[in-house]
Amino acid sequence: MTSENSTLADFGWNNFFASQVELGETGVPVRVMAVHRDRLHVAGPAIDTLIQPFVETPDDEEAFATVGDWLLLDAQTARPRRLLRRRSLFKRRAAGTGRKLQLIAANVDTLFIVSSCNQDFNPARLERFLALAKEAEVTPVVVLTKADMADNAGDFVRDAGKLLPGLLVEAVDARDAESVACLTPWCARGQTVALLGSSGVGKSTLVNTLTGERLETQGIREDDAKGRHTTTGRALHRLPAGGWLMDTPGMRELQLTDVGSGLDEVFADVVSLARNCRFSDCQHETEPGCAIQAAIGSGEIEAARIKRWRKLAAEEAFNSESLAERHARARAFGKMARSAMAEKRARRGE
Ligand SMILES: Nc1nc2c(ncn2[C@@H]2O[C@H](COP(=O)(O)OP(=O)(O)OP(=O)(O)O)[C@@H](O)[C@H]2O)c(=O)[nH]1
Ligand SMILES: [Zn+2]
Repeated sequence: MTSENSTLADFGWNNFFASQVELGETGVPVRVMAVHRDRLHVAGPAIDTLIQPFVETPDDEEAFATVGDWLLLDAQTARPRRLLRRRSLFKRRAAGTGRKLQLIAANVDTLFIVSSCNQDFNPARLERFLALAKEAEVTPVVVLTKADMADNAGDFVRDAGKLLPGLLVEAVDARDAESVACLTPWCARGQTVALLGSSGVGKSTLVNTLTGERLETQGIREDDAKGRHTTTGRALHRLPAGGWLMDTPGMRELQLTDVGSGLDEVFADVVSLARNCRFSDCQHETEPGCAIQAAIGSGEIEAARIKRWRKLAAEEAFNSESLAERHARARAFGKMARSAMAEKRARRGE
């Protein structure tokens, strides 16, 4: 989109970014539309081009420009000068691979967490996605599809709403533009949205209805180092309501890793209860003075919610552990098992 009439605000620019530009600082703000292997696709009101990748400080894993980022370009050379501070960031560490950080998407405003008004609806899964949104500092909105096929869509909306105080929930028929119109406030001018949800819930259907087109056809061609052509799509898609839809493979594959503080936010009620347990290492099972067991007993909190919290917290701890840490733990376990075997043999007089 390089129409002369577009403004920075059309690309998502606002006071948060404007306030980072020093008085008298020259530089052309551009937004990163896509990251290719050795090029960044950037765009702004009067520019739409490929530039060299940008790294501010190579040893800072978060200093690489990613999709959605704002860069200031040198007006003469069009080289990136500075990466502006992000409003939100989705990132992940590929589990067990030396903990290398991958930046997935920056400056997303709203995350549509998609589930359906049917057996796909699963509080534990929604809580997992909510933790991801909180960790990235993005506002979550739960979108429940297939409302047209359920006669109790209201029950699903109510149950989803209970997962987090103030959580916004919308039930839609993802195929119907009129029904999906309730999502327009988050798709308006300057807004950037992303979608997450399990397979078959209607993400593609929703994307097609929101954009009014089929996205697969928007690929662009890029020369790679060997002179061959690879087809790579842009990750930010313009929405008719004026906003942007962030659609990258990385976004679609996001898993629960490094969301420790996000989980604490989603389960703030549980975390604050646990502070009142008598023992700081309370496992909330049979210990005396366990505030969580007391709250379950008094009906203040659902036992099922505690069960989901423990499971997610354990999973997060496992996923966030590096390969080296995992090996160290396995070695320690092996050592313990071997010495136990040796002891056993000694007792038997072998
Ligand atoms: N009746 C009805 N059908 C829907 C709705 N949303 C999606 N569907 C149908 O559900 C099926 C799956 O939808 P998709 O959009 O492919 O789901 P997805 O989440 O993109 O799935 P993956 O590509 O596997 O991640 C399709 O046949 C859709 O037409 C809805 O709100 N109402
Ligand atoms: Zn306890």
